[in-house]
Amino acid sequence: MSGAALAARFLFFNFQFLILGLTMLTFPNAKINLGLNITEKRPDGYHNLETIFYPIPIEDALEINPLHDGDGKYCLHQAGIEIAGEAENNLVVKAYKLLDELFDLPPVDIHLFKRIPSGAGLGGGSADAAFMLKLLNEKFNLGLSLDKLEEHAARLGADCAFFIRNAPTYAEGIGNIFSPVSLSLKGYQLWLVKPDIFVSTRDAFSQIKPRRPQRSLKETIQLPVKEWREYMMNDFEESVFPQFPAIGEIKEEMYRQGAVYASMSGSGSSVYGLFAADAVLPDIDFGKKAFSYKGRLNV
Ligand SMILES: C[C@](O)(CO)[C@H](O)COP(=O)(O)OP(=O)(O)OC[C@H]1O[C@@H](n2ccc(N)nc2=O)[C@H](O)[C@@H]1O
Ligand SMILES: Nc1ncnc2c1ncn2[C@@H]1O[C@H](COP(=O)(O)OP(=O)(O)OP(=O)(O)O)[C@@H](O)[C@H]1O
Repeated sequence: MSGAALAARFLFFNFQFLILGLTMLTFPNAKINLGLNITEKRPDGYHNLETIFYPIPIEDALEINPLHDGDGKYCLHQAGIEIAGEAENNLVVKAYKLLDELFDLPPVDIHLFKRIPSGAGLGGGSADAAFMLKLLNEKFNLGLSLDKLEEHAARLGADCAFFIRNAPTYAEGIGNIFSPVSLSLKGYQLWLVKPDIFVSTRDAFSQIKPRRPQRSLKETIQLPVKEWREYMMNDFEESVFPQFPAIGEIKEEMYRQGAVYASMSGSGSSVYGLFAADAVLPDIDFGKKAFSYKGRLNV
């Protein structure tokens, strides 16, 4: 069965339950990084950075139902893109366990349909974890505030807390200290390509020589989008592109096709281009196993 057909069946199944009020369904979305400056290495081995997280409409689907069979506390069913590893290492399960320790939650049956590619710099796992926290908070009336949810999310991954509010955000620290940014790219077309290359975030950080940019990203982001190309960098590109030239070539292709701005997202391997609302985006083959998305930004 094709991915689209599977997704349709999955969603139809859930829609029936949604109407009956028996289930809760949510759509964790990915993010891109607009600019990414790695500013210093910390004594704990992590890096301080500054970036702007921007939500994009590439989505997983995540639902929870009451679990009646067996005596476990959770059961995870997965469909769509495969994720390596055991269920207990899945971030949605980690999110459930985190709140279960605090609230002794009822057992849940979890369905996760993955569309967001992993190892892409799109924060797909972090999004699932954050949306799971929000879903459990709502379904079981836990009364957690957004600040508290962010605090819990930060324990699950560096950029997980962003997905609680899920709005354009300037992030500093290890990617966990937030301030809102006044920025809307609504109407721009987004073309995102993730080649069949897995970049380890840990390895990517280990190859970086941290430095402070001449001007803060907070200022750069206020420039017109067509000027970003000259002033806004993703520091990971300098080490990732020489190691994986195919990733850098995708960025060049985006500019050849008329992107107003193009960049790698996070530590890669996905690359996105922002295009004018009326631009015509061609079909380009980036390899059989490449993931490609074309759509419009809606925030
Ligand atoms: C690069 C970004 O995608 C930018 O959005 C994120 O900062 C990465 O966030 P993430 O994938 O959630 O990262 P984590 O899973 O928490 O960390 C993976 C590894 O990256 C390194 N790491 C991560 C974040 C950070 N600020 N400094 C680091 O040095 C650490 O070695 C860590 O063990
Ligand atoms: N629900 C989940 N979805 C995706 N990956 C998960 C999930 N739970 C655990 N993982 C693990 O997390 C790893 C990172 O996945 P993720 O989708 O967050 O990609 P990423 O591109 O590294 O994101 P980031 O932007 O945070 O760097 C995967 O290799 C996978 O083993």
